[in-house]
Amino acid sequence: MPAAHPQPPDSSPIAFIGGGNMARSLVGGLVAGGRDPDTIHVADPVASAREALSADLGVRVFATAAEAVEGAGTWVFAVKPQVMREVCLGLADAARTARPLVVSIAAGITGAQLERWLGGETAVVRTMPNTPALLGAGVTGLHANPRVDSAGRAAAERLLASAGTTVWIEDEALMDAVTGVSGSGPAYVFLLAEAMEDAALAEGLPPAAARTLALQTILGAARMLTESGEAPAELRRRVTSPGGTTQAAIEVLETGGLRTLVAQAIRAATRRGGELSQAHD
Ligand SMILES: NC(=O)C1=CN([C@@H]2O[C@H](COP(=O)(O)OP(=O)(O)OC[C@H]3O[C@@H](n4cnc5c(N)ncnc54)[C@H](O)[C@@H]3O)[C@@H](O)[C@H]2O)C=CC1
Ligand SMILES: O=C(O)[C@@H]1CCC=N1
Repeated sequence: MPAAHPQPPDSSPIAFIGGGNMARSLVGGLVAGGRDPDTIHVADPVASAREALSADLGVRVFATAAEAVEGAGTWVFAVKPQVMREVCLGLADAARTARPLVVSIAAGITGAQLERWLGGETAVVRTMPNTPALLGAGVTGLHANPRVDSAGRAAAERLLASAGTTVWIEDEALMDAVTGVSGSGPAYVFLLAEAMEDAALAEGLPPAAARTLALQTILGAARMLTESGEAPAELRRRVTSPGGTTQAAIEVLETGGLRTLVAQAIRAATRRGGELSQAHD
């Protein structure tokens, strides 16, 4: 069993490597939660991204990752899987000296890959957040490698909790499935919204009404799912009067194979996670 590294105190700066969409959501959550923006460093090579982060959130921005990680005890890797290897290799010397807590949000990339690229013996928490993090309504799966001590797990959990709910996943092999369910999941709901709106238009509803009816239905149903304490199947049963309109619709969805299609979609996303890991090793 590898030795756990003592993890940095919470007051130590956090460095984000990559200042794109997801990093902005996480940084926004930290600042909204009261973290001093001066203790948040963000590296991004794109000047406009740096300017927006600095102007909107007041964090310290840097053109290079090497500058951003200086003095930071937690390094959050928020770049695309395609560039992760190169970015990590560039920070390996600094990582060997600083022994940071590494948090990754990249799809597919494994803890072992990150540890190897960063020079070995690295405490890594691999996570998978999702875009509702922007509203503090996200959900994140987290997996810690054995080098992460309890303080490191707590620090990673606090970091992601600012974006919403957190769920620890003990078997890293399941992190690609987390990606398939919740990482990519918001897009499935957005597609459902598009389809419902299109169908409403096809039935002759005016555009503004079609959008409001589709979107507020999804919002109301999501609130019932999360606030009622009832199982999804029970909530569905209560809408479905025998021989009524809902039954007619559900029969079409079931006969058309909606459940199989959703399972196949999540399987495809899960498989793609593994492919990303292999393609960018
Ligand atoms: N978009 C999503 O719904 C989710 C994305 N993710 C993961 O988050 C990661 C980032 O995704 P997004 O924020 O959507 O992408 P994005 O493209 O918005 O952000 C990536 C940022 O990294 C910057 N970057 C590129 N090379 C860099 C370097 N050498 N050093 C520092 N920064 C560099 C880019 O300029 C860009 O601003 C990906 O690995 C993705 O798998 C995870 C969960 C959900
Ligand atoms: O599509 C992707 O690869 C990323 C990871 C999860 C959501 N977006």
